[in-house]
Amino acid sequence: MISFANAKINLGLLVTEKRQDGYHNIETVFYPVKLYDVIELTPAEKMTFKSDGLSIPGGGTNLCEKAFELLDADYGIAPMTIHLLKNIPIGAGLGGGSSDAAYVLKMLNEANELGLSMEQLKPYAERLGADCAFFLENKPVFASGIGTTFEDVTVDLSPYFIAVIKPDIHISTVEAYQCVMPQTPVLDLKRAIQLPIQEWKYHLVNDFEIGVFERYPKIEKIKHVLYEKGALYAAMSGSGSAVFGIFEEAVDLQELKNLGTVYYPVDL
Ligand SMILES: C[C@](O)(CO)[C@H](O)COP(=O)(O)OP(=O)(O)OC[C@H]1O[C@@H](n2ccc(N)nc2=O)[C@H](O)[C@@H]1O
Ligand SMILES: Nc1ncnc2c1ncn2[C@@H]1O[C@H](COP(=O)(O)OP(=O)(O)OP(=O)(O)O)[C@@H](O)[C@H]1O
Repeated sequence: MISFANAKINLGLLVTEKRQDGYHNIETVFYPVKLYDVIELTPAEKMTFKSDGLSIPGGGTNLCEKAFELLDADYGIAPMTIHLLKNIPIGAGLGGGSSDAAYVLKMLNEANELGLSMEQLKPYAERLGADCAFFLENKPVFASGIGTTFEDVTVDLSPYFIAVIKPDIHISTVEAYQCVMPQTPVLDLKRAIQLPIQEWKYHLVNDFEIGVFERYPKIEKIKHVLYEKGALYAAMSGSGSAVFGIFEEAVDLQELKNLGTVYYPVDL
């Protein structure tokens, strides 16, 4: 069984409060983008994990394995080889690891005919990471709480062209949250997202940008260059370091490759 686990971008991101449990309450709009990892599951004698493509720093247990272990603990599922072809850049704020984990949960649910609904899979996803639950339904949503309480939102970027630039900078989510200053929102993101996209640049903010731009001016530069190239809206995704631009029409940004790897998320 093969699945394509996609990335996400955050359209606005407010860090509103530090919680007693160390996590932060946030408000954001998650939007799925067509940039993919590939995951293959094959029946095996015992659970094994292997990955190709981009190398994954950190060395700990991969989120794909953790997803298997969580379901196995409750359902005693059949062993599998999980083969990940890593393509979504890491430490980028694109949620690649969370997406992989969510897709493994969905694939194992199907392969083992567990019959679990997305609501029933959600607690497993939440244990794997705050971003993970979004990838179960994988549709644009307004998210609050630690990023796992969802409300429907109407945003459709399909008529537009999205480009993502990932500089050679790895930002750890933990560190990014340590550097952010939570603040009571001055912005009603749910309303702002309904404005015409041309107005987003005056209303949407990503609270991680201030601290990250201070530390890595190159990331701020990418945002400015995307506007110079005609983006209707450009922002850092999540805790960075990737920056996305939304354009009216297709643009060729290869001349920016000195700033980072350029991706054009598209249908496969
Ligand atoms: C920045 C975002 O990508 C925005 O979508 C997410 O909030 C990050 O979600 P994630 O990478 O799935 O995060 P997790 O793997 O759950 O948590 C990593 C670490 O980030 C911090 N963290 C994460 C989410 C959150 N709402 N508050 C936090 O303070 C915590 O220190 C946590 O230990
Ligand atoms: N399948 C996976 N893909 C990527 N990273 C993984 C995976 N499984 C475990 N990890 C660990 O997660 C770390 C990356 O997480 P981190 O939250 O910093 O970045 P990210 O991929 O940009 O995610 P996010 O968008 O949620 O911030 C890696 O360094 C690695 O140790």
